[in-house]
Amino acid sequence: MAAPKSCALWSYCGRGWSRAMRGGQLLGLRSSWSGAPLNARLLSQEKRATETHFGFETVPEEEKGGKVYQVFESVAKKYDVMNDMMSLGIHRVWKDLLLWKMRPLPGTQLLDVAGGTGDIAFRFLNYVQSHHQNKQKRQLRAQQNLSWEEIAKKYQNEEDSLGGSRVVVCDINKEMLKVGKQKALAQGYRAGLAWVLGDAEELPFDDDKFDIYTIAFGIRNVTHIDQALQEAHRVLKPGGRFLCLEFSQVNNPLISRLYDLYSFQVIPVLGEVIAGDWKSYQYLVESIRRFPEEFKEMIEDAAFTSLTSGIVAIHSGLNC
Ligand SMILES: COc1cc(O)cc(C/C=C(\C)CC/C=C(\C)CC/C=C(\C)CC/C=C(\C)CC/C=C(\C)CC/C=C(\C)CC/C=C(\C)CC/C=C(\C)CC/C=C(\C)CCC=C(C)C)c1O
Ligand SMILES: C[S@@+](CC[C@H](N)C(=O)[O-])C[C@H]1O[C@@H](n2cnc3c(N)ncnc32)[C@H](O)[C@@H]1O
Repeated sequence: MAAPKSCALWSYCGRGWSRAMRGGQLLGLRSSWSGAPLNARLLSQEKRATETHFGFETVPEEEKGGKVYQVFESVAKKYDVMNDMMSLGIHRVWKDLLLWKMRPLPGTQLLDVAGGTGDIAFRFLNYVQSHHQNKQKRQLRAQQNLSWEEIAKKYQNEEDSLGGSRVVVCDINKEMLKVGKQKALAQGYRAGLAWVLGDAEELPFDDDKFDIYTIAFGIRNVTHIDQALQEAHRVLKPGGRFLCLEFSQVNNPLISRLYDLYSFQVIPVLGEVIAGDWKSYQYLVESIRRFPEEFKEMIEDAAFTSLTSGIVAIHSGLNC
């Protein structure tokens, strides 16, 4: 894997780039924060350094990936219906907003990591197709002397209908990808779309391949977020963009109470009733609570846009 490229906007990875963050060295320095004897502090920190969280549970780092895999393997078939039920369709608006913020140009090569059942990819294809068609219509109006055959040919070429844009959906979970592919077939998405099984922490792509990297509601589930950010940086072309849609913190105390009530009292019940899976939906709400503070810190140098009263946020960065 290539060494991280240096860039001011990616400097938040100054801590993230360093694998030492998870090892003893850097934590050794941090041990000066507590009053315990140095050796004991180093030992307990070494131990903590190999542990992580899975929702509210503390688990060895090497176990988190497997547990996350089981969650999405279990919910895959009911994933889309659950999202509509739990959010009353609001997740669709959040995903549309990600596309608005992205505003892909003709020919954009998008990598959607943790892309699951394809919601971001399908929105991308709709967006580039409708923009390309509008452009073609304008061109056709300008070249009114084209024959009907020439006009029909322009509309028939499917690859061309995207203006050279392309999206790769990459996800670690076979079952999520399977549901995504079935949806793509049923909804008629074929051209400009590829499905790749892969880990955000070790992407199966060459350096400098993509114009845009997206990750929607995915980063929270990744064990080594710093490693995933490093990989995003590696596969993005210079000048490429990183966009992350994820749950955030709710600061308003009243909304926060309602939010907690809904999250902990309603979501797992919906999970049990609709998907027959209380635990996976308990993990969802717990992982939201465990996530935001750390991530905000990790991307403190990147641009930050908050949406919907802080329930979700779009984090963006530029690769240079
Ligand atoms: C296993 O892992 C996962 C599984 C998945 O299926 C999905 C994900 C990743 C997530 C997504 C792709 C996004 C879609 C999923 C969600 C939004 C679910 C997560 C839910 C929360 C974080 C809770 C808060 C959700 C929202 C604010 C979204 C909007 C939802 C509503 C407005 C529904 C409210 C429902 C009612 C008013 C009717 C029924 C409610 C009751 C009987 C309970 C009592 C009602 C309340 C306590 C009021 C609820 C108030 C709020 C939620 C606060 C709203 C405040 C504002 C909108 C400002 C994955 O990782
Ligand atoms: C909540 S879903 C989000 C799916 C989709 N992006 C959306 O917005 O609906 C989270 C996805 O992250 C995937 N995932 C979890 N860990 C991953 C990893 N290390 N690498 C790639 N994908 C991962 C899961 O398999 C799952 O499909």
